[in-house]
Amino acid sequence: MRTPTPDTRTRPAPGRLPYPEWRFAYLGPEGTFTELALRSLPEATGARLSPAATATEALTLVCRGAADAAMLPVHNTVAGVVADTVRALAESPALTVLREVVLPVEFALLVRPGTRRARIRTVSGHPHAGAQVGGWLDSRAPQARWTPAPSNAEAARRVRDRECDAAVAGEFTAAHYGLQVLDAGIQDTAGAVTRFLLCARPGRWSGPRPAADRTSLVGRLAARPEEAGGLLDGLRSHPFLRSVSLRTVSDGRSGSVLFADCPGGAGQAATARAVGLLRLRLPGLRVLGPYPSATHVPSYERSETMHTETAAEAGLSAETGSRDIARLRDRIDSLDHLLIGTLRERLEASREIQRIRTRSGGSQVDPGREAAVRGRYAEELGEGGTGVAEALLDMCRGRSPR
Ligand SMILES: O=C(O)C(=O)C[C@]1(C(=O)O)C=C[C@@H](O)C=C1
Repeated sequence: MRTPTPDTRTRPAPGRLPYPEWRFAYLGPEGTFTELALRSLPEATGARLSPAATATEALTLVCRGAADAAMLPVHNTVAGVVADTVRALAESPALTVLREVVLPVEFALLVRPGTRRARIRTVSGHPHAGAQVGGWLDSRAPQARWTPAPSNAEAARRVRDRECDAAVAGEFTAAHYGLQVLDAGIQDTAGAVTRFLLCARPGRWSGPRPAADRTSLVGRLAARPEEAGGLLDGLRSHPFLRSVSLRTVSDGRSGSVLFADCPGGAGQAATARAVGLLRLRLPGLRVLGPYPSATHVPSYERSETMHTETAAEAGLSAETGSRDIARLRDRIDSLDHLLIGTLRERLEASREIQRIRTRSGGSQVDPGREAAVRGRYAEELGEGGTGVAEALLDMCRGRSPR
C-alpha cells in the first residue's frame, strides 16, 4: 500500500473550516509522517501548521502558548517507543493528550535525481526508520553508512542540501525536497503502524466530551535503564496493572523514562485503580488524557479562555512553599483515584449480594453483617472509622437503617 501524498495547497470547502485559527506544531520539517498524521485531523484543515525541529521544540511552542497543540510520533509497532517524544513529554510541564492518530508507515530510499545506488556512501533517517529498513540496507546498499537524523524529512533536507547521499523517508517526502524515489517499500517488516499523539496544555479545550477510552502516563524513573526491567516486571505482575502496557526508554543520562498506556478513561474503575497505583508507586508519573484512541474520531471545540493565558503563565509552577502542597496533593489525587476505583468495585459487589438476597425473598439489609463492617472500620481507623463505615453502607445499600 502506498502512503497518500498530502496536498498542502488544497483548501477544503468553507463548511469544513470550523476552527481556522487553530495553531498546530508538529515534528518537522515539512514532509514527515507526523505532518500526515496531523493533516488527517479535521481540525488541522485550514489551521496554521508549524514544523518544529524536535519533539522538545514542538512541546515548548505549546507550553509557551505559541501553538495550541503539537502532534508527535510516540510508538511504532516494529521499532517501539519513540524515545525523543517520550523524553520530551517527561520534561515538559503538565500537558495532556487530546487525540491519537495511527498511520501505516512504509519507507522509500530517496536520492538527488541521477544518484545510483552503488554511489551512496551515507544514508540518513529517523532512528525508527533505520530500525525498520536495516536488513534492506545491509543487503542492497552495504557500503552505505547510517547517520541518524531528528526526522525523516530532515534527512531528506540533508540529501537535497548535499550533506548526505540518501534518505529513508515516506515516498511522499521526495516531492517536498526535489528528490527521486530510488526504491520504494524498503521496510523489512510489512504492516508496521506508527501511533501519534496530539498534545496540548490541559483545560484549553472544551466542547462535547468525546468517548475517551485510553489514558497514558509519562515520567522519569529513579531507576537506571538496567534496573528498570526488574521494576517493570514487578509492576506487570500486579493484578491492577495486567492490561496496562509499560515501556521505558533511557532518559539520555543515567536514568529512565516510563511511558504507560492504560485502557479506559475517566469514570472507569479499573483505569482509576491502575492510574492510582502507578502514581503511588512512581510519584513522578504524570497523567496524559484520558483521550479517545484512534478508533474514535470526535471533534473538539476550543475553549473560550484559550488566548487569555499569557506565555508567562504557561506551565510555570508557583514558588517553593506551594511546591510541597502540590506534591502532597498529587499523592492525595493518586490515593483518591485508588479509593474511588475500589469504592466502585465494593458498590458493585454489595449491590449484587443485595440483589441475590432480595430475589430469593430475603431482606436487603443484613444488620449482623453491617455490625461486623462497622466494627472492622472502627478497629482499623479509630473513631473516624465508624463514620466512614456508615457512609460506605449508606452508599452501598441506600440510606435507610442506622
Ligand atoms: O454483605 C452483605 O450481606 C451485603 O449485603 C453487603 C453490605 C455492605 O455493603 O457491606 C450491604 C448491605 C447489608 O446490610 C450488609 C452489608
